[in-house]
Amino acid sequence: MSETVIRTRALRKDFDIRVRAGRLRRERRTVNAVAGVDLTVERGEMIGYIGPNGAGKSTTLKMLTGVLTPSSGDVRVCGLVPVDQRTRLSLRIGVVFGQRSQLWWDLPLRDSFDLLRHVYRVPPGEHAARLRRCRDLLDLDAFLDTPVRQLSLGQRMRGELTAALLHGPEVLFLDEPTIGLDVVSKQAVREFLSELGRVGDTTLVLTTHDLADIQRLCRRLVVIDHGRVVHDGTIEQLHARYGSRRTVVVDLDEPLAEPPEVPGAPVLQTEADGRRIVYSLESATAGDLLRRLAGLGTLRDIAIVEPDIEDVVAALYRAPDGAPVGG
Ligand SMILES: Nc1ncnc2c1ncn2[C@@H]1O[C@H](COP(=O)(O)OP(=O)(O)OP(=O)(O)O)[C@@H](O)[C@H]1O
Repeated sequence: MSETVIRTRALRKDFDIRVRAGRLRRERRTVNAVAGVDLTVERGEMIGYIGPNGAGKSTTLKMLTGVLTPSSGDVRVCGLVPVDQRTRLSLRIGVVFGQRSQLWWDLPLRDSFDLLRHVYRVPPGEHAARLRRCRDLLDLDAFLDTPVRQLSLGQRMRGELTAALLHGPEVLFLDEPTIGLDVVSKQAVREFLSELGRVGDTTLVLTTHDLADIQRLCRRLVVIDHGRVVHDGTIEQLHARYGSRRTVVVDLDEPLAEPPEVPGAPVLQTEADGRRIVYSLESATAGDLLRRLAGLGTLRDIAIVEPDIEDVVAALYRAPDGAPVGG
């Protein structure tokens, strides 16, 4: 049976700021950073929370974790009101915010983990088992005895993830966990999180600008723009909603006078001096296209290309508030 672990209703955060209005004058202005977000997340879900710069992602996460008080609306995480019950909540959630560290800068990583065991009062057996798992999956052993300030960004991030998980949180909030990481660390972090997803008892809220993270890890994608949710559903639903099409790239040995017409699959472009034709699969299937092209003596190769999530999301960010884009 599903169980709701995060629930927000009409959640808002407004910031009053002062902006220059002329050489000496300053004006007060209100920024609606989060402008009425309704979000329900069930236990074990892994959601990607994405949006362009300044969309309100970090502000939402800060309200969910009790760092910021909402201007209005309701928020509950694990049944608790984050700001009012922040200490109790901290035992049940794990947080990795790129800019902020929970490790002790001058201590070896191993000592930070040990201190966290005391902070969270984790029984030694449980702590050891979780640490063992993180050491194996995140390859920590080579730098466990290195002071945190000497770690590379990728090593530190693997340490931060471990630190966030040692008390066995029910919900993990990750703000840009792979930003700036080298390929190996990025892969280690993604594999680790996807393993966490397979086990299925940790709920994950992930904000990132790297859509490959989302594609690897999250079935559900919540897109926020100007403080409002503009999409909440699977990646496939996003493609369907915005009319993303698969394309078929056809390579020929010799160019044809005219690209063959295929009903339901318009030609998007021809390339390589007419030796490559790119079709868009609208109402036609890949099978229809193959049958139509099979008799061509000059056919060399065919590749089906899935729609690119980057393209849809870029179009979504460019669209005026919540307006449909494309197809
Ligand atoms: N403490 C603050 N005081 C005033 N304005 C703020 C404050 N924090 C955030 N904002 C504003 O609120 C809006 C949302 O910011 P937020 O950091 O939540 O966006 P974001 O989606 O996390 O962006 P990014 O992808 O750049 O991290 C922005 O316009 C930002 O300038």
